[in-house]
Amino acid sequence: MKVGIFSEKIMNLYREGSFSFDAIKLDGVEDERITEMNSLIVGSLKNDVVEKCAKLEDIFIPFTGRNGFDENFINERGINIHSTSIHAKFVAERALSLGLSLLGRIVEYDQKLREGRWSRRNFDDRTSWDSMFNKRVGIFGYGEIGKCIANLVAPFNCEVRALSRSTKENVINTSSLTELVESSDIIFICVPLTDETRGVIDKSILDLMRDKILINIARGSIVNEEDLFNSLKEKSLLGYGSDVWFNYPDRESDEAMPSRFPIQNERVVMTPHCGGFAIGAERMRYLDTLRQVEEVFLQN
Ligand SMILES: O=C(O)C(=O)CO
Repeated sequence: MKVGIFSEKIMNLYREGSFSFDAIKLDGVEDERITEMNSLIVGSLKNDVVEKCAKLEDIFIPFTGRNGFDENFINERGINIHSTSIHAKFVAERALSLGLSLLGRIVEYDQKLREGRWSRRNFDDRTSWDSMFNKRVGIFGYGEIGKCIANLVAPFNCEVRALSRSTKENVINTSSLTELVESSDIIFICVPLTDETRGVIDKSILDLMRDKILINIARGSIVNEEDLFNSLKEKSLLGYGSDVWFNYPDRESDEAMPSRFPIQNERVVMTPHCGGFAIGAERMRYLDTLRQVEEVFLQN
């Protein structure tokens, strides 16, 4: 089995380890040796590249999301896709911290203090913060991350609801997105981005979120950007916490987001898609991916 690795960091971990399979470092998808590979460790691939790789049997993604691939196209060719969720607890922690910071108005208070304004003097119902305790939590997509969020909010005595393809234990199961949203105070988006989920959080759903908080650690495009923009502008949605984006800057640049997303909105708390990058998490993901390659190699 020939394994192609694009990432220098993963290649270094491969060299440091004692794996049974042979791996080579590829210089990008243009590298002609890619056509000889049976396996690739890669985050995304266009169909024309997959087509070139006639010997490809397995793709290993060093994170969870599979939206960098056309899964139908890949499945039709009998190629297996593997991904890792070993970092789910970190992404869940990021989701919770976005929720806590919106409820607790951390960013707003911090900004006011930096402007020299001690706004605690004016505390009233409008300026005081809300607590996570006893909140009704809705988890849209109850995979590894969703489960971790449910565990993290347990000490807050939250009532947890989930919307998932199958019935889940220890949570209240809901049967539609409408039911989940209507019966929750804070909603966590944890579903993968697919044709089915793209834009599913649209005006009709956001309209049900009056005075509720929405957290997205899955993929930006699960939410309709324009509808979100309007919901925040009309102050319908109480807050949006996001680690994931509609557009991303060029890989190499630190430019601001190429998005009309309301960055200057006090009801928004955001981080630059780093949920899976807690200290040590990247190494964990890469090692788990190499372990998965080894497992497939030993099975063959
Ligand atoms: O694992 C993933 O797909 C992530 O986006 C982590 O944040």
